[in-house]
Amino acid sequence: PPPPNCSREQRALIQAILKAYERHQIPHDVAKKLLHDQYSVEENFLLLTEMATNQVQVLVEFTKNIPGFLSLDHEDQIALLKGSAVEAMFLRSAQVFSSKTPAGHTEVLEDRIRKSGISEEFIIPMFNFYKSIGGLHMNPEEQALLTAITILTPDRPYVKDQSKLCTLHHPHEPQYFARLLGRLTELRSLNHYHTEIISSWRVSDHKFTPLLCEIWDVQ
Ligand SMILES: O=C(NC1CCCCC1)[C@H]([C@@H]1CCCCO1)n1c(-c2ccc(Cl)cc2)nc2cc(F)c(Cl)cc21
Repeated sequence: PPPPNCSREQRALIQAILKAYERHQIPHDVAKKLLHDQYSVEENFLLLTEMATNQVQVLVEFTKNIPGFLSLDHEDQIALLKGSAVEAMFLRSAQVFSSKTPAGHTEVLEDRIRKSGISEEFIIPMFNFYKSIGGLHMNPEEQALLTAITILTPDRPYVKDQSKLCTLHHPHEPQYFARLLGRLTELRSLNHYHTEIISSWRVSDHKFTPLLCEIWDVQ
């Protein structure tokens, strides 16, 4: 339930963003696949590019349902999506990683991802981020909100008002919303690594879908 001191339009905004987010969830099958089988680095790279391609399409649908987004200048809409797609992918990966899997599965998942072909130097910052996102124990509204903030410029006035939502779910932590936004700084650093992570993947041939070439600035 949205906090009492939320205005009617803020409540509607939270519900709209949550509904959009839940309608466009990526199925957790990537975690199941990874837990089920040990893949080669080639298969892992293919899995990543397939999942990332799917996620970009899902992200576009989610973004179109964020109230007000479609009334933005079209160039801006593209720029916002292009600028946030990599971060949204890492954020989604962090949320999948920290979603409740049976005990012990997280270790298996972490181990499989560590050996998936990613260069060693990127494993630490990536898992630091995954664990810091997990430590926030975000509920679906907060996950949807953080994804929407990642896509939209975070300093829009109405997004700040949404901090009331976090106050309700984390009453003992007045700084919770600031912590949430702090994760965006960590997310931007992963964005910086992304091109290197992809190009240094231990596969002989890095193949991408046309959509990823567009979004990831590769090939
Ligand atoms: O497919 C992945 N993520 C998708 C992307 C779209 C949204 C849903 C999640 C990747 C692949 C899976 C095969 C092995 C290598 O990691 N992945 C990454 C990751 C993402 C960016 C780069 Cl550049 C490297 C690795 N972190 C993950 C954490 C996880 F818990 C799980 Cl299940 C998968 C994760």
